Amino acid sequence: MSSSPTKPPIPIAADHGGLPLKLAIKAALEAEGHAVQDFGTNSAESVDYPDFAHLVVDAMTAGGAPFGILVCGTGIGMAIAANRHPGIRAAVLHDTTEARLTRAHNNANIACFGARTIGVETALDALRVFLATPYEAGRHDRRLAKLDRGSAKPGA
Ligand SMILES: O=C(CO)[C@H](O)[C@H](O)[C@H](O)COP(=O)(O)O
Repeated sequence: MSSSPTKPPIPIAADHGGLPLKLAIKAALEAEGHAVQDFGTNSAESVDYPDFAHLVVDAMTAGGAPFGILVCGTGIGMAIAANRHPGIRAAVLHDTTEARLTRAHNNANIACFGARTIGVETALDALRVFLATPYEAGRHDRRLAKLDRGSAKPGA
């Protein structure tokens, strides 16, 4: 993994449940040449994951970072919160296959991890694939265009 110094830093955040994995991810990314912008939390004190999901989305919007990273106990709460924002496609990753397919097919732009559900090495492998895999476009464009039609029902 390497990135140009001109690229915007990758915003990352966690709640208290995700803190250990967030610190491991941040250290690995920096060691591999990425700039990382850490939006907390940085203590074991209990906090609320939506606050941190919104910080990362806001940083992506303001700073133009194409990707963000969120970590909580399961990754699920972070993904739910981030996906409330238009244009955000946050995916909980458990392995490299999910990482590759959610980039290629969903053009996912936030990788979410559960510190209580995945090991550090597995998370890092998935993250490397996530950051390196391009979106395939083509037929997937049509499907992504339908994501924000909140009132549409399948078959309607
Ligand atoms: O958002 C979550 C669930 O989808 C995360 O797992 C949180 O980290 C978790 O809910 C925090 O739980 P805690 O008992 O307050 O530590």
